[in-house]
Amino acid sequence: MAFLSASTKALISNSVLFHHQNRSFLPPHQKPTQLSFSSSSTGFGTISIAFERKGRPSLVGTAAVRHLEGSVTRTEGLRFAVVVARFNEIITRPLLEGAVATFKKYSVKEDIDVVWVPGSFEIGIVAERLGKSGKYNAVVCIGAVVRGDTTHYDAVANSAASGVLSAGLKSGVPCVFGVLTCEDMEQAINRAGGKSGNKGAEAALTAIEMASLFEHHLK
Ligand SMILES: Nc1c(NC[C@H](O)[C@H](O)[C@H](O)CO)[nH]c(=O)[nH]c1=O
Ligand SMILES: CC(=O)[C@@H](O)COP(=O)(O)O
Repeated sequence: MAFLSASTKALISNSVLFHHQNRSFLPPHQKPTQLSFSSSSTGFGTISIAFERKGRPSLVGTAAVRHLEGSVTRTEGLRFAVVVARFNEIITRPLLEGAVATFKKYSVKEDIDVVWVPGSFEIGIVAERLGKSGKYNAVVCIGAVVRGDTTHYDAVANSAASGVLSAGLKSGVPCVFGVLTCEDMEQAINRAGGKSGNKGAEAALTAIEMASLFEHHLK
């Protein structure tokens, strides 16, 4: 089906030229030089108006918009690693279990490598090494930083976050931040399978989506 009839196209062309001559909706310094009409099999289409701007032709019109996003249902062949801190293992182990359960729930078939480090401060450098290995589509980083009596909490929490961010940027592989930073142990317990969910499971789902986005759309 034709997007527009010949008479309608003529009407639009005359209208655009009329408005330009009367300085209405077209800026004075832009002279429309060409109208083009395109249509798709579904009957939709676009009207594009080419302007002459200071002697340089420019095409202004309706541009298509393409949305890209990863899919959590396209996990075939995707490979994941998990870096987990041993510090506060009473929290990090259920976080890890939540992540692994999520990978299985979403049909990740490839073996998952779990790398243990002493504390959250050590996560970043290991995540970067795993990312640069070329073996994984995404790396999940799991830790639990719980405030104590000193300002050490701030140093560890900030270092963990910047370390994971840096690992992703330097390796080009998505490194997902699954490190709890909590004021007290109750907050941590609630986020490791308690009433606030399991942040390890959430991190794994983020890793699946990011791995799919990179693998299926950004190569
Ligand atoms: N207090 C916590 C730590 N501290 C240890 C550091 O992460 C690091 O291992 C040490 O400073 C040696 O470099 N780690 C956590 O993961 N959580 C904490 O609450
Ligand atoms: C996050 C920490 O490093 C913290 O658990 C250490 O406790 P403290 O500040 O009492 O030494």
